[in-house]
Amino acid sequence: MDAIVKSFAKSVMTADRPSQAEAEDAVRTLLRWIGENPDREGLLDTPQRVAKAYREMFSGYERDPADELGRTFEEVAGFDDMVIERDVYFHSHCEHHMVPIIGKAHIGYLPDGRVVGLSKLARVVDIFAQRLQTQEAMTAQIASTIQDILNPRGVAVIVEAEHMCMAMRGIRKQGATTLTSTFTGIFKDSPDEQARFFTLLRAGARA
Ligand SMILES: Nc1nc2c(ncn2[C@@H]2O[C@H](COP(=O)(O)OP(=O)(O)OP(=O)(O)O)[C@@H](O)[C@H]2O)c(=O)[nH]1
Ligand SMILES: [Zn+2]
Repeated sequence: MDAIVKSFAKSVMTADRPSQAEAEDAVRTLLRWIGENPDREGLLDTPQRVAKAYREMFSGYERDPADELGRTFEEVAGFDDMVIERDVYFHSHCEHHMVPIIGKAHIGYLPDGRVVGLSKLARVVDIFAQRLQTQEAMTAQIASTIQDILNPRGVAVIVEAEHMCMAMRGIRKQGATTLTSTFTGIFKDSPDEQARFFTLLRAGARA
């Protein structure tokens, strides 16, 4: 595993991580700051719920994507062609505003002697999605993790997402989607393989 992947691995939960009580206090502060009364009945349990929701939505910091790709299978029945996992839906949060990014990833790889359980590719997407992200970084992290851990002949990742920070606030453009792509190995070097990836993606596309 090279340095770039190590830096994406399980992030360090240091001893100075705030306690849940401190996190709940911070939520109370935000409630007061937006003009709410955190002591009114409907909001009494909200700080605790928000802390719990954050723990779940940002659980990607506590998980190492390398663990998910550790278990591989020898090629099945001589299959060594392209594998594509399409429409892997995810929810993430942008690192600029901490509001949702909603989208889907398409992942392709060309095995080199080993294949990975299909669910593991989706797990890698989720681990990175459950951190604060930019779409570009997330796309690159998914591709380089699969490339470095599984060591296939190449990886292709396309991410298509809507950023709520562009829809709910600011420029307020509903429905604008952002597309990002990254290619490694043979997908980067061979326009034919890259084209075949796009053709297969389209061929399987649902109406
Ligand atoms: N490149 C990139 N930009 C993003 C992503 N998510 C959000 N942004 C953008 O990050 C930028 C932050 O710009 P700033 O000017 O610092 O913040 P802001 O005043 O809130 O910007 P506005 O959204 O334009 O109101 C905005 O243009 C967002 O659209 C992402 O995944 N990738
Ligand atoms: Zn944003």
